[in-house]
Amino acid sequence: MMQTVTDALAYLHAMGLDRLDAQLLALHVAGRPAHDRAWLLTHDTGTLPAPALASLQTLAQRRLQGEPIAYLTGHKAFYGLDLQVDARVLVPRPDTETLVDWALEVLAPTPNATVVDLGTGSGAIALALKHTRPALRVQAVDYSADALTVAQANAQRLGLEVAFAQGSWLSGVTGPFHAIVSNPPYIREDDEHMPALRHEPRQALTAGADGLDDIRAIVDQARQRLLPNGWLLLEHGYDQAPAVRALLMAAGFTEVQSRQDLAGIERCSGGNWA
Ligand SMILES: C[S@@+](CC[C@H](N)C(=O)[O-])C[C@H]1O[C@@H](n2cnc3c(N)ncnc32)[C@H](O)[C@@H]1O
Repeated sequence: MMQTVTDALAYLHAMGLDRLDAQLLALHVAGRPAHDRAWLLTHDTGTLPAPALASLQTLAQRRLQGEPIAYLTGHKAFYGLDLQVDARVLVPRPDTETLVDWALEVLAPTPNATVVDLGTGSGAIALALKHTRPALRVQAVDYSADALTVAQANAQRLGLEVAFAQGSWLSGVTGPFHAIVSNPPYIREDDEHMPALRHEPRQALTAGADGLDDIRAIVDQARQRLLPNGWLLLEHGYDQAPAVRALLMAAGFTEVQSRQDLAGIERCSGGNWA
């Protein structure tokens, strides 16, 4: 019978959970933040109340069935922000921080620049931009009302002013913008990784037979909404950089280039609208 924090961690490990997941779930049921792993060491002989133990068992089973840990704890750290997430939105990925870095770089010459995040999901990109550069005028669009509810709640909780709009890509906003940034759906419909992503919203993930349907739509629309010298920056799949660069060049963008993610793979491409 597990009762102490140490017992609970051993039990989760025996169930097949990896060490980090077990620690994150134990912290969650103990009401501690995810970064407070020292608490597990200093309270190793402390007992967990029966309701916490019951909830830990349920969460561990859901984790073993493949649910993202962020949906189970309700939190995901992104660009230094604690975002609340659930199954209505994609779990923000660390690789997307590369896109935020790049956007901050191109926006640096204009402190109060206007920028829009297309397909904002949890609000991750828009909120990271506003948090890092409070003078930026940040808008964010999603066509999912559910996602916008999550994003707006994150903005409110974090005290960050972002103008949210519901619509398909640029149809919901006017602009013009100094930068348009997006981490759109880009997975091929028949991609072999889709079963592993089954807990996340399908409309956040897939984009037609080659995964480029949404990127094509955004590239096409962005041309009418960028200010002279404005930037369009897009996240895409690990093997899509040449195709996305070709789309940008064919649409008339200049300075077309790609950036690598944390694993050294080209995962963002963008261009300037001269
Ligand atoms: C890959 S998720 C990215 C979420 C978030 N930006 C992030 O990086 O974690 C793509 C998002 O695009 C939204 N989306 C899909 N099609 C859209 C469309 N036509 N117009 C606006 N948003 C759309 C989805 O609802 C989803 O929230």
